[in-house]
Amino acid sequence: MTSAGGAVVVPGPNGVPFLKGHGTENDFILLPDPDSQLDLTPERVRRLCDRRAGLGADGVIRIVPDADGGAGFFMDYRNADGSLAEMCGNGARVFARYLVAAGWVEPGEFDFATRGGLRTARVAADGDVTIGMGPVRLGVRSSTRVSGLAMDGVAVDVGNPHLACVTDHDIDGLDLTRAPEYDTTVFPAGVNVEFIEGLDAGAGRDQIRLRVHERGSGETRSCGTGTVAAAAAYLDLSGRRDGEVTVGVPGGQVVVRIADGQATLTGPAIIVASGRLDPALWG
Ligand SMILES: N[C@H](CCC[C@H](N)C(=O)O)C(=O)O
Repeated sequence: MTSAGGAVVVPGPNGVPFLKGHGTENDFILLPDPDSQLDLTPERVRRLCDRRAGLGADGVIRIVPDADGGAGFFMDYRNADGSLAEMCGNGARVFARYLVAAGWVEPGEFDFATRGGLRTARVAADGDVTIGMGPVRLGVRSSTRVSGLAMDGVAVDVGNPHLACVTDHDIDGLDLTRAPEYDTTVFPAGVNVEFIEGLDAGAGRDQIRLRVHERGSGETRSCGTGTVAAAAAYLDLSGRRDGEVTVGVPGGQVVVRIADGQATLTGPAIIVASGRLDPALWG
């Protein structure tokens, strides 16, 4: 491994520590920052998330004590393009898994802070993690265009903005290599767009599957806040606000529960590696 100057540099004991993890293959670089001293610039995020020249990820999560004291820790989430997002559901499961695995928090239920407000995590020693995702708010109807197709959807606020499109079109045939068009007056800060297919899960059970194009990251294998938005939009189509929906994503499956307009998200949280960043990558 060489740094920019060509000298052979092996990330020594001083390289910034990182972990790599994922929730249904929505993958993240975690940066533990107990002293709140890492300067996580957009350029550093882009470099870290680069799947060829960097570690590769859909986003970066800096784990830092919560300065405002509302909770023990703050989840500082960034999209792969370096932009900020208010909340990240899959990332929150991996963040919570790390806090318990590292001994920073006892297993069980605890609060944590995000840019979208306080959230809760329920983490056992192993198995799935449940995140209290807070309120889910359906908004105006809006539309998108993708692969030459116009599709209607509904704006859903999960702390971050979503356009959830339940469709009869073949979602596997959609070209999500480019961002779907959207109404910038409805979504002035950009939007995560979900394309949702209802499945026949049998009497009394709700099951959907989706593909997602994420603001700031492109198509991902999963989007936790997106599964919550999709479940809410799907329930709304049948005149319901509350329910339990199993959501299939390209990277696996999660369960969304909505009761009195508040959602929880349950799914896997896997940490796959840890190490130290080469100084040239951190720069
Ligand atoms: N992958 C994340 C969503 C990040 C949302 C981000 N792309 C945004 O700009 O809101 C999740 O699991 O919820």
